[in-house]
Amino acid sequence: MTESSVHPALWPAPHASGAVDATVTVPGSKSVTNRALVLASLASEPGWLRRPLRSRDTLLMAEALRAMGVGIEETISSSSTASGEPGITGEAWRVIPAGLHGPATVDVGNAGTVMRFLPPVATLADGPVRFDGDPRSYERPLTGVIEALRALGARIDDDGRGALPLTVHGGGALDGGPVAIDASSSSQFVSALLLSGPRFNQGVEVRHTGSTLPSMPHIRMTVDMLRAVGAQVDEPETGGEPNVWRVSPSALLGRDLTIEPDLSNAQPFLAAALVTGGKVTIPDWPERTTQPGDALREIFTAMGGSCELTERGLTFTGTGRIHGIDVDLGEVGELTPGIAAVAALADSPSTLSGVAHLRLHETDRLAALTKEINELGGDVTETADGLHIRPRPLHGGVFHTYDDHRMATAGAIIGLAVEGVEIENVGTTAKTLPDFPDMWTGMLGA
Ligand SMILES: O=C(O)C1=C[C@@H](OP(=O)(O)O)[C@@H](O)[C@H](O)C1
Ligand SMILES: C=C(OP(=O)(O)O)C(=O)O
Repeated sequence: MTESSVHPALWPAPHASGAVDATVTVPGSKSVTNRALVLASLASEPGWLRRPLRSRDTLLMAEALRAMGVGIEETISSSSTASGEPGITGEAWRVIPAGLHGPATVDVGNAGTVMRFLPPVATLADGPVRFDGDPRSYERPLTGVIEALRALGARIDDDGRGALPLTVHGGGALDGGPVAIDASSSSQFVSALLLSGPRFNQGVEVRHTGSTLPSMPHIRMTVDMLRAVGAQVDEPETGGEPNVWRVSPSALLGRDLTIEPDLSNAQPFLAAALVTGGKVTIPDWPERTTQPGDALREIFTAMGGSCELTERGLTFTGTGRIHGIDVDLGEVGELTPGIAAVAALADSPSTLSGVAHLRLHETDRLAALTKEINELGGDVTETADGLHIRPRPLHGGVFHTYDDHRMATAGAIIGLAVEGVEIENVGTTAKTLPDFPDMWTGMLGA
C-alpha cells in the first residue's frame, strides 16, 4: 500500500437521495478481452473481438502485442458473426497474427494479465522483449511464470528477485513440456502458461504444487477460451489429474468473439441497488459464464437483495436492509473490495476469508480497505486471510485509492450512504472502467 505523493483531485462521491432505479450498460470484460487478444494473436488466421473493453489494461495488452508485430485494427463494425447470427454493431478489433518479433518493449502498467500472460508469448518472438511497468508491478508476484519458462527452455534476464523489470530473450520457439509451479499467489501463473501452451513445441503440462489456488473461475475461463479456439486441454474438472492442466501443441483458430460485459465492474452498480433499496438492471448478463462476478447473484442476495435474470438482463433489487455475510472469497477475490464496502453498511458483522493473496494485488487490498473504512469511523480488522467487518455509523472524509480501481469503486459505494465521502484519484478506475464517474452519476440521474 504505497500512497502517491501527488494528490490528484478529490472526487465528491455522490450521495444517493433515494432508491436508484436504473439500467446500466457495462463495457466488456477485462479478463475475457485480454485472453482473447492473446489467443487471437497466437492464431493462424485473423480474428475479431466485438465489444472489447477499451481501458488501460486492455490498451496496454493491445499495444504490447502490436510491439511484437501483431496487427490490431480498431474499427466500428456492423458485420455478422461467424456463426451467422444477426449483425452486431459496435466497436470491434480485428486481430491479424504475424510472426512475433523482438526487439520490442512492453509496458505492463499494473495489469496482472499483461505482466503474466505476455512473457510466455515473448518466448516465441525472434528477439529480446523487455518488460517494465508501474512501480507496483515490481512488487507483484511473477516468479511462477519466470521459473516455469526457464524450466521449459526460455532465457530470461531479471534482477534476481523473480519480478519485473525483465527481458525475455525470445528464440522463435519454446520446447515446452511438463513443469511444476506454486500458483498460490496468483491463478494468472497457470493461465499464462496455458494460453501460450498450444504454440510450444511439446505443448505444456502445468502442475500446481501449492496448498491453495485462488480464482478458479479465471482458470476455467482460460480453459474454455482455449477450447473455443481449437486447443485440446485436459484439466482436473473434466476428469483429469487434480491440480494438473495439459495443453497439446496445435494451431489455433481465428474467432469472431463478442465479449461479455465485465461482471466484476457491474458490482458497484448492483451494490447501489442493495445500498439504496433500489433496482438496477445490467443488460446482456450472460446465462452461462466463467466470470467470477456471476457469484454476485448469490452473494448480494444473501446480503439482502433479490435478483432476476431475464432477456432484459440481470435485475437486482434491494430492500434497503443489508445483512452481514460470512463468506470465503478465494474463488472470486476481485469482488472483495466491493463486498467489504457493502458489509461496512450492513446491520450485522461480516467475515470475508480466503483472500490472503489480495495483499499482492493492485495494492495491499486488505490493509487499504481496513485503513480507509476505519478512517471514516468503521471497525475493520485484518485476519490472516481476509477481513472482519463490524458495521458502525460512518462519517465523511477522504477515501484513498492507492492507484487501485476497485478501491475507488468501493469508496463510491460507501459514498451513496454516507455524506461527504471524497474519493482521491477516481481516475484510477481507468484501469478497467474509464467511464466510471459518468456512469455513476448517470445511474443516480444526476
Ligand atoms: O486471470 C484473470 O483475468 C484474473 C485472475 C485473478 O487474479 P489472481 O488469481 O491473481 O487473484 C483476478 O483477481 C484478476 O483480476 C483477473
Ligand atoms: C486483481 C485485479 O487485476 P489484475 O488483472 O491486475 O491482477 C483486479 O482487477 O481486481
